[in-house]
Amino acid sequence: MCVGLDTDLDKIPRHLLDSEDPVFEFNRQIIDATHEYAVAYKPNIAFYEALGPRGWESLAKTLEYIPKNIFTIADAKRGDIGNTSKLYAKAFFETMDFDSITVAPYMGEDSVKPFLEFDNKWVILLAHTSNVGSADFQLIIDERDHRPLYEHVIIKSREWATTDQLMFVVGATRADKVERIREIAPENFFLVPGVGAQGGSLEEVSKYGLNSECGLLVNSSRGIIYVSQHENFAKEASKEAAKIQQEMARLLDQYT
Ligand SMILES: O=c1ccn([C@@H]2O[C@H](COP(=O)(O)O)[C@@H](O)[C@H]2O)c(=O)[nH]1
Repeated sequence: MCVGLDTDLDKIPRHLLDSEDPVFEFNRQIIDATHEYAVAYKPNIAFYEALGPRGWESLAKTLEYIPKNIFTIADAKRGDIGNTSKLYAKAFFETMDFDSITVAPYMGEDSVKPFLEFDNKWVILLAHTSNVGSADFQLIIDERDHRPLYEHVIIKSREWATTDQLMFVVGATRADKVERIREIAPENFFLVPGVGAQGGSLEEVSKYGLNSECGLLVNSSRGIIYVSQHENFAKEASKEAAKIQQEMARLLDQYT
């Protein structure tokens, strides 16, 4: 299970606003309360960069605070011409020491490859996303082979990377497509957002997304971190994280 740190000053409990760095204080308490259930944390970079230099500072402190054995994802959805991607990669893999970054594949090979040039770092490529608008481009069918665009993204990008440096984003709201996606990417992990607040089904994605080779990194952000607005918010978040983690353990037993 991955806990999404989409930390929004308008949504965190009011009493934290008195602290010196409310965003970090919120994250600190959430990490303390959930780390025993989490294999990954995913700060969504938008929530930090929107706050300017203070937000970047909160992000850096959060990254430093996450226990070193837990995988970190910069949900930044970057990707640009090669020399620019190279600097995005440097920003998230060197200046900040994230283990992975989400990347948008729209600009193709030279925009993705710079992220793959770092040892022991992962690219998590947007394949079939959880949002409604994903249908606008990702489902366009290529008349030559009748494949939707997102299948091309997966098939082509697998030629650029080994399976231990490439994951795909597959929304939990896309459960009907997971069986097919697993067929074309049998050895890649999937980052699965969209459970909880977006209504995706953990049971359905697990049925087809898990196999004996690899699995799913299921993310929940709002469903865990904003479960309570009270002083004991972290305890409530911990209970929610435990619930999801236990459900995942059950599904892992059932489907592998
Ligand atoms: O397809 C995608 C890709 C990324 N996301 C991000 O994941 C979290 C989901 O948050 P919830 O509160 O659990 O809905 C958020 O940071 C999104 O930007 C996604 O939802 N879908």
